[in-house]
Amino acid sequence: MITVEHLKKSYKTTGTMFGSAKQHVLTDVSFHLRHGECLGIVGESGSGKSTLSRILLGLERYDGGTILIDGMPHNKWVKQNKGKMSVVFQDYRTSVNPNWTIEQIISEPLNMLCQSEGGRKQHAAIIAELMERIQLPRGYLHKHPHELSGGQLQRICIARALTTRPRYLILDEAISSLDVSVQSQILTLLKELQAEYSLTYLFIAHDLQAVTYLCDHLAFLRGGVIIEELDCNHIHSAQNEYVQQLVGSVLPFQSAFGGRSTERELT
Ligand SMILES: Nc1ncnc2c1ncn2[C@@H]1O[C@H](COP(=O)(O)OP(=O)(O)OP(=O)(O)O)[C@@H](O)[C@H]1O
Repeated sequence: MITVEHLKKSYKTTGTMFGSAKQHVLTDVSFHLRHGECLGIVGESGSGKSTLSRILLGLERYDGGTILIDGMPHNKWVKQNKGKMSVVFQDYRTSVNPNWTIEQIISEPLNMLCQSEGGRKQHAAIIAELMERIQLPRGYLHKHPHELSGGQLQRICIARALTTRPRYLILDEAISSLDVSVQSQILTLLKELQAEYSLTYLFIAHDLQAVTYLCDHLAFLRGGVIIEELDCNHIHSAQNEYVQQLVGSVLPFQSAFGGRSTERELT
């Protein structure tokens, strides 16, 4: 379980004639993510979603508040649980080394954790299993990223994130750069993988329709705070005006992903 309470994060902005100023990106962010659930963090561009994911991954410091993971202080958990929290980014092309083979790309997190001869044999078995799971032929391991479509490469990034058997997977706009039909396939895959590997997801996105398909709960981030949390089965019960507008903008459409349809929500 991840518990975030009163999280604060600001960045120094470039100096002005009166000295440097601070941009307060996260001013008071609190939420819980229970084991096996999927929490969607929804917010407009620049609201601090990626900042939040970098903080959780231990890539960025925070200024105040507390984060507990499985009851342990965040920094201690990160140090003691290498590979147990993974991330899939939006930019699948830039998040892989274009000169590496798919095999090198996918095995990178495992090689960082273990380089022994016995370990390498285990790595090969894990990679073979994951290639099967993401439905790409093993022959693809010898290809390079430019030989794969966007959807295929994002599948590789998902498999790479799962090689270390994480407990938590952060999906940072992970489907946003894909065509809608490919988004749908990846969402279905993510749903299957979540059940199969008992994963807990934090799904960061601005697309409410995709979020409601995958998530159990939603947290809306705006102005540095979580302005509302909702159960995905009851998104039309939103109280906040901004959230009501967002929800209203997707209500007239049938879900593009065949998931929770807005029709069902209204009946
Ligand atoms: N390393 C940094 N140094 C200074 N400012 C930063 C840094 N990282 C992010 N910011 C600023 O913090 C704000 C939030 O950025 P962040 O990338 O977290 O937003 P986001 O909600 O993920 O946006 P998007 O949906 O467009 O990716 C932005 O104004 C950004 O310019």
